[in-house]
Amino acid sequence: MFRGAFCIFIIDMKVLSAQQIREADAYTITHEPISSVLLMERAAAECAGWMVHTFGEAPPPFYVFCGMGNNGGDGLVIARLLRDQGYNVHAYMVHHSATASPDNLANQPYVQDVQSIYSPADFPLMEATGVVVDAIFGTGLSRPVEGWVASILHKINDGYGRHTIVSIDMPSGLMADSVTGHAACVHANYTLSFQFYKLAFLLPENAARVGETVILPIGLHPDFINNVETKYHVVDPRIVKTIYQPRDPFAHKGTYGHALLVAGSYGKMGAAVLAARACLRAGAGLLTVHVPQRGYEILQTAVPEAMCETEDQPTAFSAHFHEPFKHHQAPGYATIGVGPGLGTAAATARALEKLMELYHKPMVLDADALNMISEYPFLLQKLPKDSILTPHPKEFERLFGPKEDQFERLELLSAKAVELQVYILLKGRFSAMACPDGAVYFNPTGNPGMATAGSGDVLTGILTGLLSQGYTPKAALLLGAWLHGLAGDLAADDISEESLIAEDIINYLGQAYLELRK
Ligand SMILES: NC(=O)C1=CN([C@@H]2O[C@H](COP(=O)(O)OP(=O)(O)OC[C@H]3O[C@@H](n4cnc5c(N)ncnc54)[C@H](OP(=O)(O)O)[C@@H]3O)[C@@H](O)[C@H]2O)[C@@H](O)CC1
Ligand SMILES: [K+]
Repeated sequence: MFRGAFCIFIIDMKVLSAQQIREADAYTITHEPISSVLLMERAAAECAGWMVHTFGEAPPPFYVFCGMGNNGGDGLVIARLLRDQGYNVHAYMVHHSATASPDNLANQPYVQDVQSIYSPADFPLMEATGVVVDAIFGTGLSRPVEGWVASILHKINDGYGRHTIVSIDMPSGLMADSVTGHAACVHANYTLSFQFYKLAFLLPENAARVGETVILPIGLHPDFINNVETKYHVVDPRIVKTIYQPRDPFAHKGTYGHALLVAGSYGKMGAAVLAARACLRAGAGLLTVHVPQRGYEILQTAVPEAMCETEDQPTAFSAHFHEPFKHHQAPGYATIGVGPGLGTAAATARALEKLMELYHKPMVLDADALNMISEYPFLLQKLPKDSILTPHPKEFERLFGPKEDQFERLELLSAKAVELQVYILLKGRFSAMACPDGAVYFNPTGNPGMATAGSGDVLTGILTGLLSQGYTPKAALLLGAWLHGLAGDLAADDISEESLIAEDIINYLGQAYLELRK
């Protein structure tokens, strides 16, 4: 079902730091109890099993590069397990440090013919069809990799495209919780990571290093996992299935709210149409769309299910408050989505200000609504509590200022959600959704085909439709982002990422809902 970077067997929603993962490791060893060397055996067996499952039919030669810590220990056990099953395995020890960890040492006697690497000259020739297993560094990486060891990582990368590169737990060289920058780092095709996502995997700058991530369960102790506190989470199918509320058999259209969308301007009516269709497909009971007069026929023809209000202006919304949009009626709507294709005229910004003064329930603000707020920052203080803002990275930067580094940007995202008491969805491959309590959730669904015009308008429509039905803002946000990505994944499965257009996301929304019932 999942496409792109994430293949999920079982996951824990929490994203832990390298330090917390070490604590989980130690807690499990003490409380299961299990010896650390057996925990390593369990982790390596999961990796070896995945490799047999993935490559077993036409067995390639495996080239296993081990470091001297426990990541290297995993590599030694993987080499032994694959050999035991009859595979052609070449094992190497990269001597980056003077001493090996105890569990690494404990495994060395059980793997014969390990070739030592002390310099780039020792790097082996490898068959093009080979699988390179990168077990040099994991969560114990404490500083950028430099010198001849960096050259080894570069040499592994030189084979990218010829070999399949599988990194164990982390691509070697990647820092789990801080900036890797331009330091040497393996670029993996697959990263087999233990039990938890690492924050670094979820940042766009690391996508090419991490490749496709496979989270393997290794039985870390559930008590630790349940009690450990973390700010970062990844949304998973269990949580969205809990949020999803099947329809009441006695429902009528009033049960699911009357939403208002304020969208569209001359030349941008498509944004209004997409948002409106998505809002209805997401399940809003009734929808009114406020558009400019010249967009009336377009909207009524393209979305006959919606009611339409018009404004005698080139933008949907102006400070002239032309009939029939009556600001004083705004509070009657279950929710309001503002922004797609709206334009940023000063009169429109004044109308937005007035709307925010009159409307106190959570709204959805996207695109030009956010651009107007960036232009008139005092509007930030007028946001109704618990509203949802959905900026892409450029809009985020215009709203809250630039940040060089993605970790700092995440911190800023969380801090702004707390300060303004709103939800902020920062769009990306793994959209990051910050809540008013500071927690940040990453959405794993979606694919590169969704980087297409109108995709954001569809998201605005979905979120407005879910709020309209009575989902809480947090529920609407997590469920909406999931459904949006999943609909895109289902569409791409049928028609390819390249051909996917925003309309397709709407058309597959129904199938995405059906997936939640499975
Ligand atoms: N969590 C779990 O539940 C489980 C975890 N497991 C596995 O343990 C892994 C973590 O193991 P780990 O702590 O031994 O660290 P690891 O990544 O092998 O690196 C440490 C070595 O690297 C060295 N070193 C560091 N930076 C360096 C640099 N820049 N350049 C050069 N050297 C550098 C450092 O030596 P130093 O020179 O700093 O003294 C040390 O020798 C984890 O990723 C997972 O694979 C599983 O086995 C079982 C369950
Ligand atoms: K590794």
